[in-house]
Amino acid sequence: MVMKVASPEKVASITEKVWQRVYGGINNNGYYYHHHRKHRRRCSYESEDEYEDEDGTIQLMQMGAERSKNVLILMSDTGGGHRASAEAIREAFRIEFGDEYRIYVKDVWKEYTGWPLNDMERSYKFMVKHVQLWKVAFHGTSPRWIHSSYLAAIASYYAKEVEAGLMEYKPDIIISVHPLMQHIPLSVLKWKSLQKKVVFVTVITDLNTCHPTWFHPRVNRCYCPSKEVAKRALYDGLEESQIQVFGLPIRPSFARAVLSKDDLRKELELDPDLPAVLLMGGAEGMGPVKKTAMVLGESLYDNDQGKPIGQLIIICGRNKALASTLESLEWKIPVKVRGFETQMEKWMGACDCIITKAGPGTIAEALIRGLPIVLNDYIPGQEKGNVPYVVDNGAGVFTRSSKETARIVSEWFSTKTDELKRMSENALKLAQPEAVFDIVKDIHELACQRGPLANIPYDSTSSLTNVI
Ligand SMILES: CCCCCCCC/C=C\CCCCCCCC(=O)OC[C@H](CO)OC(=O)CCCCCCCCCCCCCCC
Ligand SMILES: O=c1ccn([C@@H]2O[C@H](COP(=O)(O)OP(=O)(O)O[C@H]3O[C@H](CO)[C@H](O)[C@H](O)[C@H]3O)[C@@H](O)[C@H]2O)c(=O)[nH]1
Repeated sequence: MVMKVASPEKVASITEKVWQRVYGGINNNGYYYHHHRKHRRRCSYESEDEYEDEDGTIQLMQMGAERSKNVLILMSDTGGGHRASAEAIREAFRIEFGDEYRIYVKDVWKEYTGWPLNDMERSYKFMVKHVQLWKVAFHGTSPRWIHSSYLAAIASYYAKEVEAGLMEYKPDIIISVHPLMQHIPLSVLKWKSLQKKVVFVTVITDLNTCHPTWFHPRVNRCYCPSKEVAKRALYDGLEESQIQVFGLPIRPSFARAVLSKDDLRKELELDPDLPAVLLMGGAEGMGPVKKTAMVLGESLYDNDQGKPIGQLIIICGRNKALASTLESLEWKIPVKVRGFETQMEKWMGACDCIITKAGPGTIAEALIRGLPIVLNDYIPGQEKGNVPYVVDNGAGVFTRSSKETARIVSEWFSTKTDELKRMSENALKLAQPEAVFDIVKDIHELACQRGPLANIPYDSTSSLTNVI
């Protein structure tokens, strides 16, 4: 589409009018662009919305209809899984729809509100370190009347702050990838009479035993990563029409990775021939990583032959203390200790199996790479159900014993290579690399159904305090 060039004065006034139409006269970003259509999935309504003016009618209409839609993804760094899924969705939108959508990944609680919402990362870290405390908090807050009333109270206390946080991004679509980010934003949208205009969807990032706060009856869509989660959603009162099961959204680089294991090993400076095991504990490097590494360091060394039978890669995530402790140790086998890695698909692609706590993101990524999994820990509550998900589907085993873990991996690398291969095949059968694309395409459909330019009244004068 080529736009006719008018005189600068004319362009300014035209732009102003379009923005007036879209956003009640406010162009926050001074956004005005010349769109080159590379991605062909724009909503079919775009040529139906005519804007009359004495000159350049068609040009105006196209410019208005093709303005980027704003997508606000709500997440929190309570663990790494929510951010990883948010980034995956952002990337899939970019690949599928180019600049049709502008994506903001935000922790609105942290940026705009106060305690306890702005401190969830620290609270979560503290609670999962003291697992009994997390167990009580998780199960104690499961009944709907408990979490709903508490979240409703927080919603009214922080109404203005949340409103400001949401409205800053003028969202056409809000995507929550966090269990505690349904109730408060949906209350704010209701108070602002925006519920029919803004598409609100939840993308659940737990594979099985997720917390009921994920399920809110007023969402337009609830994307469940598995049938088990969909069943819970139905049980908790969502309609079938609200539920879609595509899988857990994983960064597109996992689905699209093309490098061979040999090339990856070269690039990552690993031994080209020795079987490799990846050891990790989520983005925070949680679980029995150090103990397991030390036992593996012994068991992957063949004392009779005086040589290693495998190599070990340890990804410590943000746990710097763990990384420096492991780096200071002496090893009999080739060991690579890494901190937070941004290209997990490469490390997984270079290995033959993985040892990890039962984090859903790590599990889903390992399945895509066909890595048999040793689960060596899980967080009570949301991660408990991930164990049967992996084990019952024949994609891995569960043991909390570091000795047992080391024995299993040593056997996989020596006498039980057939078992390793079978589990790898089962892992690939469970993998859902396309889930993230299915999710963004479905959200796009929902947005299209809302019709052309929702005319969302994001004006600076209306305020929640006038509405409540
Ligand atoms: C007193 C009843 C409170 C129930 C209200 C629940 C909503 C709480 C909202 C804000 C509290 C902030 C606390 C931060 C926890 C961060 C949790 C998180 O993000 O986890 C992510 C994880 C996943 O990554 O969240 C979940 O899987 C489910 C979230 C469960 C919510 C637990 C809330 C704990 C509240 C502690 C109060 C103690 C209650 C004692 C029992 C009667
Ligand atoms: O160096 C690293 C280490 C980890 N990761 C990534 O971080 C994510 C970790 O996510 P997990 O879901 O495996 O585990 P977390 O503990 O970090 O995730 C938290 O969020 C999850 C929601 O998705 C679950 O609720 C989980 O229980 C909770 O602890 C994965 O994508 C992993 O590839 C990196 O990118 N680089």
